Amino acid sequence: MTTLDNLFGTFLPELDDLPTVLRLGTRRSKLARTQSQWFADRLVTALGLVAPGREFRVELVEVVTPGDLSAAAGTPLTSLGGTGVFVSALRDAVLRGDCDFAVHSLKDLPNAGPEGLTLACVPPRECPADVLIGRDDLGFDELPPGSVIGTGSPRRAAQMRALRRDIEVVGIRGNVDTRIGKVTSGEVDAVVLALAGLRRIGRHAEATHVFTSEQMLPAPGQGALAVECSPSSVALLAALRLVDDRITRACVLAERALLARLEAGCAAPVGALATYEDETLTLTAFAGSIDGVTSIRRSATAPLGDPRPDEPDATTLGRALAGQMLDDGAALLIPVPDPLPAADEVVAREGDS
Ligand SMILES: NCc1[nH]cc(CCC(=O)O)c1CC(=O)O
Repeated sequence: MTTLDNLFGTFLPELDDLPTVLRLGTRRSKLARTQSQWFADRLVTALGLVAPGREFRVELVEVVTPGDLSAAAGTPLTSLGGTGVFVSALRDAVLRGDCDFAVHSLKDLPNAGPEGLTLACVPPRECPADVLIGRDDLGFDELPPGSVIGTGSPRRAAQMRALRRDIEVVGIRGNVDTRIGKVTSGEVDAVVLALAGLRRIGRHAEATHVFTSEQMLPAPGQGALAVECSPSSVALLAALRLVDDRITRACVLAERALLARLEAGCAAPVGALATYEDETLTLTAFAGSIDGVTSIRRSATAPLGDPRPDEPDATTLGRALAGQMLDDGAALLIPVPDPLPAADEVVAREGDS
């Protein structure tokens, strides 16, 4: 893990050209604002260590996306093309120069980035686990047979059904608060969410079960953030690089490389998690049918002594594991039609695949 203390005394001449006020584009949601502010604070701290004489500030610039507007109007997200709408509005704001950089939830980023933007920084990852929030403090194993669990994610549905065939999964959408509200209101018995998101908005204490990585593999990149800016902003790139965590970067590169290759070969929901220990990168992945009947889970490792930002070995590991899974039958995992009957409205993946 990168500790900011290591930066003390680092001399970066590129920073001479960095403007004192940096504009960070963010969506308006509580989660987006909190994670943008978290990153802004970390960046200012890092800059304070390497350029103590100057007082940098990060200003949050709110970007209203078509996705936010339609969510308020109740339009289903599916009709807008999924989470991509949130991401592209932010990206456009950076490309137009309305802001200097943007912070995204890495798991919501489509695999291919647009021309004119670069993945400048992957800060240290939050816990990537998924959690359950159950009614009456009930954990996943304590929910009675027939319990109804809400999630918009085929990945979460497939893995929960693989664990328990006696529960029902229904599609829900909305922001984190809305989804938790469906448990409080009794519409569903439980919902599943990313622990990282709950932590960021300070509601993690409401979790009644934390899924282990044996029970449920997260979405590739879950818990990590991605910071994008123009590759021509040399001073900004140097600044953002201060907060980059090379181990998180290597892990998410492996997970995303796997996803890219699997998505091309099979339409099944995918979970993946890479961890780094003893100079070894370990990648574990799941692909399964949404009814939980068929699934495939594989693991592979690669030595990775000194993961550098664009470490090709991580990508190679992800591609190789995906190839092995396709050879072992993942290509045959085709989702059943109309997998998640909606509790209240049209099912949307909301990006938490
Ligand atoms: N798709 C929505 C989304 N995008 C990022 C997070 C928070 C977790 C993260 O940063 O990975 C969430 C909420 C969720 O999945 O519960």
